Amino acid sequence: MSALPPALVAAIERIADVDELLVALDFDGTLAPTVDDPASARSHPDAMAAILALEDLEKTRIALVSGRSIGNLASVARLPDSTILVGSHGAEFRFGGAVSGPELDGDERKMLDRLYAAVETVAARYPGARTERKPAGSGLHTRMSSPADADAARADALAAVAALGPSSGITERYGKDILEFTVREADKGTALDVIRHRTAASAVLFVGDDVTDEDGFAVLSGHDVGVKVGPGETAASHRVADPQAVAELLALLAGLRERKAASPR
Ligand SMILES: O=P(O)(O)OC[C@H]1O[C@H](O[C@H]2O[C@H](CO)[C@@H](O)[C@H](O)[C@H]2O)[C@H](O)[C@@H](O)[C@@H]1O
Repeated sequence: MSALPPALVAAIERIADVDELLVALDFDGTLAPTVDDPASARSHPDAMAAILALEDLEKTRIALVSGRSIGNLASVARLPDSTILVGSHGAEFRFGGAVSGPELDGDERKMLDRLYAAVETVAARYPGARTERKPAGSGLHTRMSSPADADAARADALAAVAALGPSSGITERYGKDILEFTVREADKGTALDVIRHRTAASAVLFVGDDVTDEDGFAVLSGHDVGVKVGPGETAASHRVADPQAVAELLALLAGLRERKAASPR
């Protein structure tokens, strides 16, 4: 029996029938179960199989929309060049294998170097804290820190970044056990608009688990379907429990879309 809510199954049946479909998926916590080491995250095998089946279909495009850099995302997601990748929350894109963004100017590059140094200096002070360099920013991971150390590391990092000056242009965003800083602001909502336009999608299915995915849910409308993974407030119309349920949802969609391709009206 399906673990998917009946209203979601009905929404998937409807969206499977649109002409040009864009399936936009967050990676960590959505396709890939959360793990302590970001480099070892992998898509649920059933989700991977469904994505590859969808990739084979005409009028169906798959996009991963992630906070990871494109290079990092490509190495963990291991999908074909035909898969659209959005990295750094929308500061980078990969279409047809060609990567664009973030194309920083000289001042931004200098500030990025200062940002890397500031966040890495802070991380070195706290057990379990680690950093992730991105093309336009730096992430402070605290999953492996005690709650007290995580709180202190975040406060310390916010102060260190504030000390880079009010005109640094740096903004921050929170995710699951990560505080990120960037010299080039981007968000998944703007990114979804870009790929919707680029693929001439009739409708978008967007699935995500984190607060950063709410920007994506906020731009959905019309025949689009938004699915939140796990607990927490959301603007999405549907919810599933975990990446296992996401895999089931994608398998359902792939089967319906294959049937539509085999017997077009
Ligand atoms: O937008 P996403 O694809 O969900 O990326 C968000 C962040 O994901 C990664 O960190 C998160 O997942 C790790 C692996 O499960 C976990 O260890 C970490 O605690 C999470 O924050 C990635 O490393 C970040 O760069 C992304 O921004």
